[in-house]
Amino acid sequence: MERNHTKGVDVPPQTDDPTETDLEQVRASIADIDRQITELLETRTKLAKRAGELKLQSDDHDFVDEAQSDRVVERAREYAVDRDVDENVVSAAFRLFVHMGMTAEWRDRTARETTGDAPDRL
Ligand SMILES: C=C(O[C@@H]1C=C(C(=O)O)C=C[C@H]1O)C(=O)O
Repeated sequence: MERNHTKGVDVPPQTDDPTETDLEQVRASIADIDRQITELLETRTKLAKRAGELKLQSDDHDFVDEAQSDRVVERAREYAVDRDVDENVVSAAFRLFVHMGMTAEWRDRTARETTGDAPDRL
């Protein structure tokens, strides 16, 4: 399979007449990308929890930072503008990712307040 050096992933060769095998190959590549995205989201979630912990230590007790949330979404939109992907879809997805980060921070904090346990570290 051809290596796409720009994105660091295997991209199956394009064909005008895809056979079932080609389709399975393409779907396997999509599945691999989906797994990688999920793993990155796991790492992102751990970092959001860590950010929540650091904000608490610095006496910023609000786990929601609207200005930072907006910066993250706008930054993602700019990444998308430079790539062959729909910037509106990317920014909508990042709104969800930021929401996931805030929810993780909130859950982590609530769990700590309830049990007194230290949160998971990255
Ligand atoms: C992670 C943070 O906390 C929240 C989650 C964010 C995110 O997941 O990117 C961004 C801003 C905050 O609402 C942060 O303040 O950096």
